[in-house]
Amino acid sequence: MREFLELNPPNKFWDKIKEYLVNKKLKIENLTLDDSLGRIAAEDILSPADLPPFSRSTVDGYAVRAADTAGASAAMPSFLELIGSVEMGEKTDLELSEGEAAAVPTGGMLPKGADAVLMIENTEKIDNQTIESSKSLGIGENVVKKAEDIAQGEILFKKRHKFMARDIGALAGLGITKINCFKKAEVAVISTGDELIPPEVEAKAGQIRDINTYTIASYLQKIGASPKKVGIIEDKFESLKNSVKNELDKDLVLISGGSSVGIKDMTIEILDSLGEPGVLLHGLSIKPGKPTILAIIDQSIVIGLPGHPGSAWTVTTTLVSEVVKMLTGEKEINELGIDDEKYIIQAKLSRAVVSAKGREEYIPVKITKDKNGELLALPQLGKSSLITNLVKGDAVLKIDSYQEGKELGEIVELRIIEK
Ligand SMILES: Nc1nc2c(c(=O)[nH]1)N[C@H]1C(S)=C(S)[C@@H](COP(=O)(O)OP(=O)(O)OC[C@H]3O[C@@H](n4cnc5c(N)ncnc54)[C@H](O)[C@@H]3O)O[C@H]1N2
Ligand code: MOO
Repeated sequence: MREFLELNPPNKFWDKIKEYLVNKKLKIENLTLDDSLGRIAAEDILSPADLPPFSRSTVDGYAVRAADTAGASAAMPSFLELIGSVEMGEKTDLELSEGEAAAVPTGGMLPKGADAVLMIENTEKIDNQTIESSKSLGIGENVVKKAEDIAQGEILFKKRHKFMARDIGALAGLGITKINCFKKAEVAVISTGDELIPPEVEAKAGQIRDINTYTIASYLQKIGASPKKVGIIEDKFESLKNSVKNELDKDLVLISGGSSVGIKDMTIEILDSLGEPGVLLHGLSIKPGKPTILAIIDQSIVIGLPGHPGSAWTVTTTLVSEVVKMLTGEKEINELGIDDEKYIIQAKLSRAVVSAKGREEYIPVKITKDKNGELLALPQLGKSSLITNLVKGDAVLKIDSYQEGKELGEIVELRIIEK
């Protein structure tokens, strides 16, 4: 009988995969604004212009020289001479001298000499040439200065930035309509197991519908990869071997199931038979996710995920996600395996949790509020074969391998399950 798998610390996984990823060249494509949401900048993006390109009013009112309103109040207003109006969307040639004002709409260009804008509510129009101000303004009040948003040549986005909805607006505002982004990583998802059937098929006794293809491919899509659902491959050496071989042109191949030590678990043999160096690691000290496999076949990465849906999910969201982020350009190689999660929630544990020392454990938790409005974390304890534990969870509690658990009422740090 083959020896039972080793429990390697996740660092070993990172050390092994980095050796290969160091030579990986990422492809770049030029995208339109409409296609850039969620994509990763392949270079620094500098502002091609000043934004705004001219100083503008942020209110409807009168452009003034702040000094001319000094000391003004409702009881002691200051008088200003109206010399004209600024038209929206047009250049103004007006120029203010001491004691002068010009009507300006919200967003209108400030005339030369003006350094503040009086809101219409703080003024009284005496006649067509005169207004009074009941407010004393500071320099810059109600004004957005030329280049205050961003100046020409300043870095707007750094290489590896992931474009959010607000970023697309910033690009549009600067007239940047084509962007060099990294190509999406192509990832093949293979499910193995003779018990598996596609979701649309009526299950006979002993059969189970394929969950992992769907959770994994959907998650990959969410984190910016381009997944290919290969489907269910029968537990036969040649079938599985051919399926993996067909996908070796992808950046990454994921195989769910067949990673443990059962009689049919021949994934290891298949991966070793496909090319060099073959399997680099089998077994990780994480829970769930123990029987994970890492293989490199010529230039391709293959990761074998444990079949239990909770286990496949945990390995996908903790390790595979990082590899995908590297292949999609979001992360640099030296950032792999380093915990840099920014969005951490703190909540009080609703019950004690016991964890085996020596294995890093990931537990889904539901987040609610207690009667005082404080966040409460309800661990969804149970077997990694249950998909609804994940469905009920909002976040994940990670228990480090040196810890034996967490106490009831302890304030714990949680990561959002899906962002
Ligand atoms: N003697 C031992 N048995 C097992 C061990 C062990 O250490 N010694 N480890 C257990 C752990 S932990 C895990 S995790 C599983 C991993 O097994 P495999 O990766 O070989 O996966 P399978 O045996 O193919 O499947 C396990 C389980 O998951 C179901 N499954 C598989 N694929 C899917 C899918 N796409 N959708 C839904 N469900 C799926 C499958 O029906 C099995 O029930 O091994 C333990 N055994
Ligand atoms: O490691 Mo298994 O992946 O505990 O369920």
